[in-house]
Amino acid sequence: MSENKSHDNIENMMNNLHCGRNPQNRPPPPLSMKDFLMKQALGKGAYGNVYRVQNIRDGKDYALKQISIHAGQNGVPQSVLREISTMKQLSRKGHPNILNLHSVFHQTSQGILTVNMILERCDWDLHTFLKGIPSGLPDKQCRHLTIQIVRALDFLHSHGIIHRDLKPQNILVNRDQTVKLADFGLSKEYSNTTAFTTLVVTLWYRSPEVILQSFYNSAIDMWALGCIVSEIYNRDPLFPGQDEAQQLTCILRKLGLPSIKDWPRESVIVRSSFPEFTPQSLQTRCLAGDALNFVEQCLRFDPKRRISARVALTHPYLKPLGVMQPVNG
Ligand SMILES: Nc1ncnc2c1ncn2[C@@H]1O[C@H](COP(=O)(O)OP(=O)(O)OP(=O)(O)O)[C@@H](O)[C@H]1O
Ligand SMILES: [Mg+2]
Repeated sequence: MSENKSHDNIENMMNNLHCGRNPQNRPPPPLSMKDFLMKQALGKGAYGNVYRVQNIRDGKDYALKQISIHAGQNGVPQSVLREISTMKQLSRKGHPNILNLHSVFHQTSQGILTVNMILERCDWDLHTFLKGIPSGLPDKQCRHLTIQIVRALDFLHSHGIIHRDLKPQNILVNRDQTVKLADFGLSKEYSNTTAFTTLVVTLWYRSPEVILQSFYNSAIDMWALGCIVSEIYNRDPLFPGQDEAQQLTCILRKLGLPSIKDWPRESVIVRSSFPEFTPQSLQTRCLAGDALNFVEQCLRFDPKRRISARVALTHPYLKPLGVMQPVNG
């Protein structure tokens, strides 16, 4: 499939998509930037600038993700099309832990096509949230964050979607402690037998099978989850590699060199190029007990032996919690 589509195609696909239900059963008038008051910037990513906006029609706050595509780029990047179509699909089904896309519209000016995604607004991303708290989070709160991420992943995986870019910056958190999974720019539909070899997932959260360019499936999101849960407890990234080669060494130094049978057969790097690293315990002052066991099950080198989101929901670490108090900030 070609990596880009023409501006004309994308115009048909997304212009004034309304994902929410319309009570009168007739389409609301088209939205444009005139309907929004721009407030402060919320974040910046590889593709999009995200702003807090107020919709003049309903008076409510939203997040606006703006993606600008220059005429010279020869069409709309695949990641943008993917993000819109995945979010459209997910918003129709609706899940409490997946960011809702309210509408999409675009404008063209001086050869630049700007795609505007109107999203549910959240208070922080997990990276900013963790940086902003003075000391470690209580175990109950860590579990409450984790269970919501797992529910979102289970929902995605059961609909045949892999997120592929799970990282703290793409997990949004609200004051009432609800979690919303965001940024579906790299998400991809899959069938169990499909193999993808493109490089995906931000380096620190990238699974060994992706680094080794082997076949991969939804288990790559569970690897990223293991790294993230460890980071929630320790407030430091678990595998902070500087480049791809170092990333794998960083993983092997901590987890040890896996057995021959766990090393992917299709790997571009042979197992014998690494020394016999001895595994180190992942236990720390903050990460122990059920939480440690949970992280270990997410970080199994062989994706077939890694815990799935469905099974993770039954792990003792994620047994239901009582009512949570809102966080200050
Ligand atoms: N709905 C939202 N509410 C609050 N903040 C948000 C929202 N959406 C995004 N952000 C902030 O903006 C940042 C960038 O958003 P997003 O990840 O969607 O952009 P991106 O360009 O796809 O990023 P990436 O660099 O991961 O590809 C997020 O990390 C977060 O801090
Ligand atoms: Mg992002």
